[in-house]
Amino acid sequence: MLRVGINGYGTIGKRVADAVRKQPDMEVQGVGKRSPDYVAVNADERDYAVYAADESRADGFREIGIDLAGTVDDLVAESDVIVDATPSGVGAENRPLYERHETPALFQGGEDATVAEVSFNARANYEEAEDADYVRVVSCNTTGLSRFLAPLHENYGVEKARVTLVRRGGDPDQTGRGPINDAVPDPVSIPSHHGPDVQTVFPELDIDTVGLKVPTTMMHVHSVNVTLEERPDDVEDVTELYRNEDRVLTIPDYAGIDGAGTLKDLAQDAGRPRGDIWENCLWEESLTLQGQDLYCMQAIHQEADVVPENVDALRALEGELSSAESRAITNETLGIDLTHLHGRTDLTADRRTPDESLADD
Ligand SMILES: NC(=O)C1=CN([C@@H]2O[C@H](COP(=O)(O)OP(=O)(O)OC[C@H]3O[C@@H](n4cnc5c(N)ncnc54)[C@H](O)[C@@H]3O)[C@@H](O)[C@H]2O)C=CC1
Ligand SMILES: O=C(OP(=O)(O)O)[C@H](O)COP(=O)(O)O
Repeated sequence: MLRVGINGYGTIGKRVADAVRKQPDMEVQGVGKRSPDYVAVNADERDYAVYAADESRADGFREIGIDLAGTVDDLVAESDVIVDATPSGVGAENRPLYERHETPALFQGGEDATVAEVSFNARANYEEAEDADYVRVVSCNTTGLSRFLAPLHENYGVEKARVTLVRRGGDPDQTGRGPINDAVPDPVSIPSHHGPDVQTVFPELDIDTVGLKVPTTMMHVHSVNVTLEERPDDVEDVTELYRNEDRVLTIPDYAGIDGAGTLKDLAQDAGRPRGDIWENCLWEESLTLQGQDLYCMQAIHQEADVVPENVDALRALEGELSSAESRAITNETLGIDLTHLHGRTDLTADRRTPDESLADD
């Protein structure tokens, strides 16, 4: 059993802890927590061993009845590998601690790429992490773009990708973030950091990205335009390509899923923990071919999509299973399978024009 320590038990860390706990080949050694707050109580209630960020904070945990397992220093010493899910920039500060204990570590996408030897996406470059000690799981948007671009790149070649990212203002627990009544260029500079970040996974890929922030906490939405090197025969071929991707939920036209709200409702109805959507959500109706150009829209649940990627990155570091093997285990244990949406209809019927349907009747 791989003993996994999770340092930083916030939006990403708590989800990664729950996902690791579901794996047959891993266990959670414990979670590193800085503040003795409701999230710490939640970790304790879930029977995770809690380690305080440092000794000076220990009394605060004891005062709320949390029997600490030690400090983060102890957690790093007692774990085979650390998932660092601390806020952006703190991971880089923590790296010397992991090095001191010779404990390999995963970092998150808020860190600069230089924090690790490899920037990781399970679908695109799993094998590159096999000889690494330090791996960065790329950010939610970069994960979503990597999953989207990998099959296109392999099947048709990507001449140029252009993406507008409509970014959620903050996560649901980030009460102080906005905007609350605005649409804000974010970042103001063009290209946004996402394009260069995608290139840490696909070094040769030509991609430009721009971002703006809007008042929602639910999901990011990408408006994508890709100029392909080779034109697909039909847009149906592209739709089929994505229907066969394990972490892309293609949304059939009949389903009435018209935005992030209905996607969240779908996830909650499916009994997903915290209403999490681990897949890219790609609207089939938006897939459009014009000459060599493919257009589409996809939604990315920022709190969730990197979670299975962290699990796979842990296995990639171990170097014992292939990407396909690891993803299959992760998908099954987490329940990444909303394909029932497609079992309900003749998929080809979806895309017929009303005239064609009438002719059949
Ligand atoms: N929230 C999101 O939408 C996504 C975040 N990420 C990345 O994941 C990383 C973590 O982000 P979140 O989970 O959103 O942050 P968060 O703020 O929700 O959680 C961070 C946790 O680390 C703890 N912490 C703060 N300082 C610490 C320190 N010095 N030592 C140990 N723990 C400390 C905080 O108390 C909190 O529990 C960042 O790199 C972020 O860019 C990646 C994908 C999506
Ligand atoms: O990884 C994320 O976004 P990103 O892909 O835009 O960097 C997360 O949604 C965190 O975004 P934030 O930096 O606005 O908190």
